[in-house]
Amino acid sequence: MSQPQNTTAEATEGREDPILSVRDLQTVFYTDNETIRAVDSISFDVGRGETVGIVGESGSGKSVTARSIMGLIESPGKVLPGSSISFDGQELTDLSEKQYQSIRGSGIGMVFQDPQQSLNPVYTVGNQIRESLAINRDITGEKATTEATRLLRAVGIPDAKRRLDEYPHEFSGGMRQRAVIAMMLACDPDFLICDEPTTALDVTIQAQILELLKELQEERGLSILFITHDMGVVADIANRVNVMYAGQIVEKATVEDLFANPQHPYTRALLRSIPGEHSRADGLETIEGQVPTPNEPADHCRFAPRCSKAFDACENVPPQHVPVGDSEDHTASCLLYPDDLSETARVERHVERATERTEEHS
Ligand SMILES: Nc1ncnc2c1ncn2[C@@H]1O[C@H](COP(=O)(O)OP(=O)(O)OP(=O)(O)O)[C@@H](O)[C@H]1O
Ligand code: NI
Repeated sequence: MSQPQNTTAEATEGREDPILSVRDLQTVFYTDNETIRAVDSISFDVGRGETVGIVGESGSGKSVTARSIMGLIESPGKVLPGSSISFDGQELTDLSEKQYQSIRGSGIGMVFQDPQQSLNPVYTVGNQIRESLAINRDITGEKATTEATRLLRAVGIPDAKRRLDEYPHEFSGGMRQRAVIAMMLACDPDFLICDEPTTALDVTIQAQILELLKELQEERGLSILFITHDMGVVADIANRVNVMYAGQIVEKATVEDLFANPQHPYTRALLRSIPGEHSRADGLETIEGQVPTPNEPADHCRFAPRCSKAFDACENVPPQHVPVGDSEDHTASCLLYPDDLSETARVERHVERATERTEEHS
């Protein structure tokens, strides 16, 4: 598949007509004493048939991003006005709950870390898949049973016909996650959001599920947004990656560029913390400190307190995405870039961009 080369890299990230386009998404939670800016003005695209990763430590806003796209943010949370989520050309942020249900039924499927969230313990796996087929694709009776068997086979569940009559608790963890994926496929979605779908599974099963997702993607032309805290997993499955920190995307790149040429100090630290052959107990280098709760406006770099490269301006200038590395699609929001400029010129560049953005939005 060849796509026309795009010159406005920032606007479309080199992908014409993306299936999902998120612009300036802001999702906040109003608690008694603070406003948590869980997702603080992020923008990214998912092209048709590609897998885009979101990676970051716990609390960085990955799941809130997924839930915002799915229309699943509930009070005290809110997707703020000015946010845009466009799916297949349709703006989702102003849909009613009823309209959203039909998108969740057939357009976008979601696979969570915990398959229990998607499976009902009191119905057999077969009945749940058949119900999904009836609701979303109007397939019933004998036909539904045949299709459900086919779907279980498609996700690699052996002895599929017999297993239709089993309950979720009779499935192992890996098989249960496969069953959830089969249930999602029953809706025949174009787009799948996977939020840490393999985190609870052991490494071998995890690899099998990733393999399955890749196969399904190829066969069905699925587009996938894949969320994980695991750099190794993202390297395995994603075409492009967005690195998230404290509600913001700090670096975006193709998977090749991100691993060969990481630029943001946070990305570099994350990559250093990938466990090697040595066990976690002796080998894992972690980043000092933890992700701060983003409860203040982003008028500074949220990573600065943990960053060995931070300088004075990092405390009072909001970093903006600027081109880094050698390829068009690679950007980072860090005052160290563009690195061919002097420190003063770099800071000025970021201040200017921040001002432009505020003006665009007022
Ligand atoms: N219902 C809620 N009420 C208040 N704060 C929330 C709520 N849901 C999420 N948050 C906050 O939003 C921020 C982002 O949370 P999120 O669950 O998106 O992180 P994550 O990147 O998915 O982390 P993990 O890897 O642990 O799943 C966190 O500070 C979290 O405490
Ligand atoms: Ni999460």
